Amino acid sequence: MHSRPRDDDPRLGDLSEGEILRAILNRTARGAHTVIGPGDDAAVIAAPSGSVVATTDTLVHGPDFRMAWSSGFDLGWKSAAVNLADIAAMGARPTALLVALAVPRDLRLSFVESLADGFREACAALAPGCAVVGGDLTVSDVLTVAVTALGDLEGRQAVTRSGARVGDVVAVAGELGHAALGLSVLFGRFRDGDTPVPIDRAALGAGERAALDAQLRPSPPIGLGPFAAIAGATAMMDISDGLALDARRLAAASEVTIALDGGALGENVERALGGGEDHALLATFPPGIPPAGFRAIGEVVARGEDALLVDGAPVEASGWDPYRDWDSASG
Ligand SMILES: Nc1ncnc2c1ncn2[C@@H]1O[C@H](COP(=O)(O)OP(=O)(O)O)[C@@H](O)[C@H]1O
Ligand SMILES: Cc1ncc(C[n+]2csc(CCOP(=O)(O)OP(=O)(O)O)c2C)c(N)n1
Ligand SMILES: [Mg+2]
Repeated sequence: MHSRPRDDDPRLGDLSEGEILRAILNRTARGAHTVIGPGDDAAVIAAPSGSVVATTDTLVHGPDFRMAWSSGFDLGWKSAAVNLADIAAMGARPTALLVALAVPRDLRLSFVESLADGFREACAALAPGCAVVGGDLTVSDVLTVAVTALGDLEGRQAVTRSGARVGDVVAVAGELGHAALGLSVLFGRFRDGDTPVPIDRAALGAGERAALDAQLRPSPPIGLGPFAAIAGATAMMDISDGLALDARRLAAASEVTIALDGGALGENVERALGGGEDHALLATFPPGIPPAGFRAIGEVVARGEDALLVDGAPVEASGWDPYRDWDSASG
């Protein structure tokens, strides 16, 4: 995002906690729902509708991102986006983020500053009014960003995973498989042996660059979460681990089968089904044309032997499982 001479960019180990915190807070905007922001023992957030939607997601160096591939800004943006998506998926409007950082002492201050910029800009772009209201700072050899997001239902009922009814239309808002394509570009093109190396964007085509952006700096359709709730969504979730896996979770929670139309899943059906991290919104609506921003991809049918069908046939439960899929030896 911004650069300055290395001498003027101290490592965190050369600074005090107070100095690092000041640098972060200088770059943090005040949210529309913030009653008391950072600086005291805890923040106070307005909860106009009397209940608070709360979620947390952690990004760990290794299984979730690599320093060679993600700038501080990217990491801040993505950490915000994946949490905002979980709030949106309940039909709520994000109001506040709490950010716990465990950072190595040799990290540059500019990285943490860019991280704070990424959080601020992701909130401004994806969830206006939402802001970082507090957090924590500690030292660790493994860079870790643990985020808690809060949201407001604005007087509505939450849209859960369990409300899909037989006959509902299954719809999606946002991308399917782009972030996974980006990840395959990273692992396929930007490693030296097993070691991640910096990205050379000039070596990529426009499609690959867009896929990289989808992976490193995703823009889930946060505003469409509350919009879907208003439009009568019966069930909703964000797709973090791949459509096949997450649609199965929604089907199981609703005790139905989801029957997808392969022709509605784009050119690469396998990637659309297996690719995680786009944080598209998967929702069901009463029969008819889904609301603006959503496209129909299937139908809810009575619970059968398989929770998920694509063109009438069962499919492999592809998708991301960190315990199964992360190999610490492969970058
Ligand atoms: N360590 C934990 N303690 C309590 N609940 C957890 C824990 N980890 C996950 N959960 C809950 O399990 C559910 C599924 O988690 P997760 O797969 O992380 O959700 P998502 O994919 O939407 O981020 C969520 O409701 C989450 O709050
Ligand atoms: C360096 C790196 N390796 C692997 C991945 C792949 N990856 C990490 S998290 C994830 C999916 C979602 O992660 P999870 O922790 O299950 O999030 P949640 O479902 O809780 O939202 C994927 C596909 C990645 N993004 N970056
Ligand atoms: Mg989710």
